[in-house]
Amino acid sequence: MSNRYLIEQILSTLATVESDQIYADKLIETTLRNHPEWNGAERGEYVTTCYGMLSQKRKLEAAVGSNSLWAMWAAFQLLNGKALPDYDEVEDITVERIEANLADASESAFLSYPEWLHEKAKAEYGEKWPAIAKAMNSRPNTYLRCNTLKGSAAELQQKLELERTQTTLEGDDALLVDSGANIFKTKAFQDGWFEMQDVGSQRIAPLLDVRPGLRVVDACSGSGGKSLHLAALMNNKGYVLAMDIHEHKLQTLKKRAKRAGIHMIETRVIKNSKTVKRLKDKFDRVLLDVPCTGSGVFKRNPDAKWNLSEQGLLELTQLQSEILQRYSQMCKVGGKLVYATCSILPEENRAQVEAFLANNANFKLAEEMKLLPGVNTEGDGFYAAVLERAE
Ligand SMILES: C[S@@+](CC[C@H](N)C(=O)[O-])C[C@H]1O[C@@H](n2cnc3c(N)ncnc32)[C@H](O)[C@@H]1O
Repeated sequence: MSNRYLIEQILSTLATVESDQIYADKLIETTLRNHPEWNGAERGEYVTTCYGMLSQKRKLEAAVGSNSLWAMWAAFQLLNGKALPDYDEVEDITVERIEANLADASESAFLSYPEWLHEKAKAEYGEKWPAIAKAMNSRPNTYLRCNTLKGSAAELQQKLELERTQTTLEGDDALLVDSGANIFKTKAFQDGWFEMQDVGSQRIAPLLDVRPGLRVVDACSGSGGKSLHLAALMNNKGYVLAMDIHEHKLQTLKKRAKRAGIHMIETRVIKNSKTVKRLKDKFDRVLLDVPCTGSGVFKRNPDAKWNLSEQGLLELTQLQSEILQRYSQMCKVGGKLVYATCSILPEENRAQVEAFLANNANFKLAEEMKLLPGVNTEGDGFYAAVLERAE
């Protein structure tokens, strides 16, 4: 296969993501599946260049002064210290030209974020913002969460090593994948020993301070990343109700729970406001892992930062405050509620919690966790607030 064909596939993927508003990760996955003949290096180059160019889109446009994908690809190569092939499409792209253009670029273009998002984040994080912005433009690590119902992270590490997957222990239950083939094809995965989960995401469930026997609701459970973790922390004893508005996500959750050997999670689709109202005062712990902009996980979904708008942010914050107000009713007196997002924007985090506390004197803020890429985590950005319900 010629190198030119690989480049054309990269550019075609980027053009389709832009024109058809398709999620990049899905299209990248499909393209890889359609090219089983690509070797490891080719697959790596395809994935790294697609994600890298998506993430650096605004910077690359500034570097070449246009949105020509060939020119942007050439700039991406040069900025990464690679030589350009002798193709007509890239003949006028030089390091000197790129450097001159970037010297005149605005800070938001240089960091490669939409202007409004850059201004918002800069106002919140000041001098720390460039480090956060750069960290969120890098490729994410792969982390696993050991299913402690099966055994310890050290045991899992040994099992994976036998399957030629090298990992590093990161805290109690997390493993960083250093190298190896497709982890989902390992026997350890099929036997339910782990789930793929960012190291920051793994810090949310422990904030609920659960123990065996409690009644817990994960009210925006999606396909259950955190429900499964809660069940493991409860040693599979007690009750976890996983709810979402999307049935297909709950179906995936059921399959994951089965693989993990978990039998205390019940799933329930939220059909209307009554589904939640009926559960008033019923739970010792409530997790609200609300829908959000995903501004903490741009490493994984770099296309999301270009699709996000101020209007979209406003709509999400309205939904978040409604969920927090209505779903908090499920928390018993003396119980705990965790409000969490994978966002770094204060409107979705601290501001939501402050507004809620101002209207709900029976809840108190017990703890806050803020994970900022490039500042205090190698993983994604997360926010969580632990609220306690008093009389
Ligand atoms: C951040 S995701 C949850 C991720 C999940 N907790 C995990 O760890 O894998 C937010 C979820 O909220 C769901 N959602 C959106 N609107 C909702 C609503 N009004 N009530 C409950 N869930 C909702 C979405 O379908 C999505 O699965």
